[in-house]
Formats: sequence, C-alpha cells, structure tokens
Amino acid sequence: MRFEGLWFRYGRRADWTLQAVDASVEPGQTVVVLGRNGAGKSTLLQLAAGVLRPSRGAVRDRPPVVGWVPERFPADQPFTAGDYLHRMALVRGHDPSQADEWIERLLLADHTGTRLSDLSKGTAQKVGLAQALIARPGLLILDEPWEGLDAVARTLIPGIVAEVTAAGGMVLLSDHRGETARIPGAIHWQVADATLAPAPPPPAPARDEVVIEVAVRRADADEAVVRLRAQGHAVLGVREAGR
Ligand SMILES: Nc1ncnc2c1ncn2[C@@H]1O[C@H](COP(=O)(O)OP(=O)(O)OP(=O)(O)O)[C@@H](O)[C@H]1O
Repeated sequence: MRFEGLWFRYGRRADWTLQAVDASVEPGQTVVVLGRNGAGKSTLLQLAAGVLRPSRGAVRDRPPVVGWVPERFPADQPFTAGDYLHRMALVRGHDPSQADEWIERLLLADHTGTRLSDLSKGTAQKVGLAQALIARPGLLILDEPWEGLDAVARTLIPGIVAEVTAAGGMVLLSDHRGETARIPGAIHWQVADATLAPAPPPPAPARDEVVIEVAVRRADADEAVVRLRAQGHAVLGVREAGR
C-alpha cells in the first residue's frame, strides 16, 4: 500500500494537517506511527483506512479487507455486544459464528448480552477490536490501542499483530506514548509539523529477566495485569488456562 503525494486538511481554509506524504507499507509489515497529541496520527490512519479522503494525492493498493479500530469505539448503537458482532460477521460475508472466536479470545463472553451503550469503555473498545478482526484483515489499523483497551486486552495486541502479519497482512498503529517498543520487527514513522518521516524505534530498556507463568482467576485477570505493570513487570501475554 502506498501513500502518494498525500495532502489533507479538515476544511478549505484550514491549515494542512498532513502535507506531501509519500510512504509505503509492504505485506507482512507493521508500522508504528509516533507523534505528539494532535500531530495527525489519527488523520493518517483514517486516510489509510479510507474513512477520510485525501485533499490531494492518493492511497494506492489498499488491501480489500480493512479492519479499523478507532481510538473510541462508537458504542451508541442499539445492539447487544453479541448481536453487533454476529451482525458484523454477516455484513462482511461470513457465518455469524466467525465472531465467536474473537468473543472468546478477547474474553467478551460475559458481555455478549449487554447493550453496547452499557459497556465499560475498555470492553466497548474490545468489541471494536473484535469487529475489525472477524474478517481476517489484509490491513489492520489500530488507533492508540494502548489508550482505550483494558490491561488484559493490551497484552493480546502483540500476538494479534503477529498473526495478521504472518498471514501477509499489514498493520498500522499509532502510539503517542512509545509503548509499542516491544512489537518485534515494526518500522516507525514520526508525524510532526504536518509531515511524515521515518523514525528510529524508541529504545527498549535493557533488562535482565526471567519468565514466570502465573495462573489467576479470570475475574481477577485485569487487576493482576495492572498490578504487575505498576510494579514494573512486563506482562507478556494472557491466555486461557490449559492452552
Ligand atoms: N474532525 C476534525 N475536524 C477538524 N479538525 C480536526 C478533526 N479531527 C482532528 N482535527 C485536528 O487535526 C489535527 C490532527 O488530529 P489527529 O487526531 O489526527 O492527531 P493525533 O496525532 O491522532 O492526536 P491524538 O493522539 O490526540 O489522537 C489536530 O489539530 C486536531 O485538532
């Protein structure tokens, strides 16, 4: 996928949010878009997703199946979480049961009967992530996944990214806090002053570590991840017991 001479502004008289962006993403590649708040990361991601149209220039060779997880999932919709995900599977030409894999993997089973508008922000964000993954995207776009998702879901992101890229898909994600240092093999772009430039990855801290496997009750999982993180430990993953 290529961004060719891409310019974008939100109104005819507005300042340019992005100017003369030329860049490409290869199949199997992960790109982390860095930049301070308001730099234009979400705008670039929405142009990549086709949600926004460039003012000038074009996005070429966008894969046909795009999964886009906006920074805030629009939860003001009249469905339960389960209904919504099953319908999204149908809309995308799949059997509704295709949604069940993601309902299970994202630990959403207890929430399928809850209306979207009654979900906590973190759970609604997981529904947003599930809908993007149902159709096996050739391009997965995650806007600040470290902001909206709960602690357990965040630990699942590197594995999900790796699955998409291993299948030849591309992943584009924004990260204004530099949390994505642990996504192996990702390339980095920096958005600043309305322009895009390649950037070195943020340095990962040097560590002398061992890996400990711990089983916790499902209901305590989120709190355990938060506590471990707060104590400075790196939570590498969360999986169903017995897998
Ligand atoms: N719908 C809109 N209409 C007008 N201006 C907008 C709109 N959306 C974003 N902007 C402006 O465009 C600029 C870039 O916003 P964008 O959301 O792309 O930044 P960002 O790097 O993703 O920031 P954040 O990390 O806060 O989401 C900001 O100045 C923002 O205020």
